[in-house]
This record gives sequence, C-alpha cells and structure tokens, in this order.
Amino acid sequence: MSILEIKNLSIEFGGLKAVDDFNLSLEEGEIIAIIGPNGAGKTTIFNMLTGIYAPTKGSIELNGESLLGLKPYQFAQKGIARTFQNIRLFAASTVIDNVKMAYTHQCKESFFECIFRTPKMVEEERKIDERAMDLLKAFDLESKADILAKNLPYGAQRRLEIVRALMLEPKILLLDEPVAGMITTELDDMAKMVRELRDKLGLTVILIEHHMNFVMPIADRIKVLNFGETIAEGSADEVQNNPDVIAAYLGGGYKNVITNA
Ligand SMILES: Nc1ncnc2c1ncn2[C@@H]1O[C@H](COP(=O)(O)OP(=O)(O)OP(=O)(O)O)[C@@H](O)[C@H]1O
Repeated sequence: MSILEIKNLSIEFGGLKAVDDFNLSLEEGEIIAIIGPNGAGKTTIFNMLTGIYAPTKGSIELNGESLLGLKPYQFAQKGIARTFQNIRLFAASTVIDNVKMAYTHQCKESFFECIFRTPKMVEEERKIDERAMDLLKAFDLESKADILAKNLPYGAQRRLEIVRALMLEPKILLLDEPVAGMITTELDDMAKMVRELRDKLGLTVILIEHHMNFVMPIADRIKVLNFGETIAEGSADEVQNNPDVIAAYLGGGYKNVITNA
C-alpha cells in the first residue's frame, strides 16, 4: 500500500483554479519532485498537504487515513513536515535552540515534572539534545550549534530549516525550493544529504524546485504542473524530452535557471 494517496486534489481561489485534479500515489522512501513555472500551483499543493488550505475537492490519505479537515499542527503530528520557500527561522535564537523548539509538540511531561526537573524530565531533555545534535551532524551544522541562526550563511540556514522539520520525526518531508539561492557545490551537498535521509531513515520526500541540475539526478519521479494542471509525469529523461514540458517550462524563460544552476 502507498504511504500517501492523493486523489483529484483541487482548489479554487475566486474563479481561479490554482490546482486542478492533482493525483499522486507515493511509495515509502520515494523522492518525488513537482516542477513547473511560477504560479503553476506547486506551493498551493504543499499548503493543502499541510492543512493550511482546505481543498475544494479531492482526498489526502496517509497510510489509509484521511487527513481532510485536520489543522496544520495535526498534519505535523500525523507525520507530514515541511520547509518553506522563504526561510522562517528564529533569527535571534541559537541553531540548537531552533532545532529543539521543534520538538516541543512531542513532549509529554507535565507542568510539575518541568518545574521540579524530575529524572524523567532530565532524561527526556537528554534525548532531545542527542537527536538534535545527530541531525545537525548529518547536515554539517554540528560546529555551528551555539551561534545565532541569523549569523549562519544562507545555505546553512536552508539546511537548518530541514533539520528543524526533521525534529518532528516525519514520515513525509515536503521541501519547498530547498536549494533556492545556493551555489553549485551547495546543490551537490544538499542532493547527497537528501539521498542519505531517504537511505538511512527511509524518509519519503516531495520537493519543489526550479534548479533542474538538482532535481533531475535526485528525483525518482517528476510531476510537471502548468496553470494548476498536471501536464506530464515520469522519470527525468521522460519529462525532459516531453514536448509539452519543453514548451511550458524547460525550453522557455527557465532555460537559464537550468544551465546556470
Ligand atoms: N491564498 C490565495 N489567494 C488567491 N490566490 C492564490 C492564493 N494562493 C495561491 N494563489 C494563486 O494560485 C496560483 C498558484 O500559486 P502557487 O504559489 O501555488 O504557485 P507556485 O507554482 O508555487 O509558484 P512559484 O514557483 O512562483 O512559487 C497563483 O496564481 C497564485 O496567485
């Protein structure tokens, strides 16, 4: 059975069909990319998959359970975590605090246990520290744990966003333009890290990205949107050679994005 089953997902804003009949059946451990021109509906799909927007039509099932009607924090509790197109860190907090804050929803300790710092509470804190440091290490941020998030270089801030999402212990990770603004060497590092996440943690990933040098080698499957509609789906080779995709996206104003990435 697929881990995530999305059927006929659609949303309208006024008369605008931002997403029209989007379908996706996702297997555990897959890396799927959603690509397409600006305004195609990619982020809107993420917003529906995290409870920010309620779809006009369609269904979202995680391991056979419908997620429709849940609030964003409930989507996170069920196992869908995301990063955003624009970096959203607590700039004046340290790197490690940014990461640990994400775990608070999982804490079961009572007010009493927190105030009196019971052995259970201390043990829980130790586990959170350990998990946070393990993740920072996996994303090459271990040595930056104690500096303020705002003082990290741009690429490191993007990696920190991913670490923070992973503290939620998700089954599915949604990455919205994870390499936007990064230089070529950083793209390669990020691709390696995302692949390791899948291989070591069995994580399932859906990503949105305009950098085709990042997307093509990493994605098991690619879905291409244009004006809210899915115009193609397949492997990197299939999608790159699809005339509709070339006309709508790859061959147009986005050529520079690809060759300069
Ligand atoms: N809350 C909203 N109200 C009205 N229109 C919206 C809203 N959210 C998105 N849209 C519209 O839906 C369409 C799809 O937008 P979306 O942000 O999903 O595109 P995108 O593919 O992610 O683009 P980009 O690559 O620029 O991020 C656009 O026409 C956008 O203006």
